[in-house]
Amino acid sequence: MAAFPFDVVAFDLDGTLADTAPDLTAALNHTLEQLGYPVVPAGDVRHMVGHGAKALLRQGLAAGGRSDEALVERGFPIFLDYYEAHIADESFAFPGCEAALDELAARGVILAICTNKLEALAWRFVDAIGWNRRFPVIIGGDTVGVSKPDPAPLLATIARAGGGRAAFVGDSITDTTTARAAAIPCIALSFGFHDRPPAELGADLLIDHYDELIPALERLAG
Ligand SMILES: O=C(O)COP(=O)(O)O
Ligand SMILES: [Mg+2]
Repeated sequence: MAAFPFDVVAFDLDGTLADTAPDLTAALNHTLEQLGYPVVPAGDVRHMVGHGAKALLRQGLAAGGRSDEALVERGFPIFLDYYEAHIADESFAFPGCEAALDELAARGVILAICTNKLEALAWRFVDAIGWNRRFPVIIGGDTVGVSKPDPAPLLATIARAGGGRAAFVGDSITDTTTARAAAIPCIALSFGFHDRPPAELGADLLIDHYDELIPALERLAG
């Protein structure tokens, strides 16, 4: 088989590798209930993910008409405790994702994760979903001191994965902005968590299913 055109493929986590909205929604709503504020429908939470847990909490409170940083600080440990204990109760890999990861690994590609989740939570997630052998490198929102859309976490992910030719796969404007700033080619998924129409994400290519990932990477390199 011909050598694959990328040495490293880095992935965003929430809304890209897995649909984590059910467990994020449960953790957010548990926190809002504990604080005495209205819960948020799961469909709304999908558009709030991608900027880290505090941003999710901030948006969850804002949906109920509150914007108060002291409440975010009070809610943060409640959210983390609950989420850590229920991190993959209902989350699931997007259809075709594991087969695409298997194929990339079989073709010698190093797989890595660059997420705005706290790094420890990202490791816990991959462990809980049975992926700890798939990803030798995970960079979280707290790993390098700045989070996406700063290019530094993505560049660090690629460097720790051994460098070489790299591509990034993500679902949000945060991811496409990060990739552009890092000058790394980027594929976006039309089925992830978005706060705008996928065609407006500005990715180099947009795919509708994981079956399209490997041909898209080949095209991107072409
Ligand atoms: O918002 C988060 O906690 C992380 O989201 P991401 O994996 O899409 O970067
Ligand atoms: Mg995402």
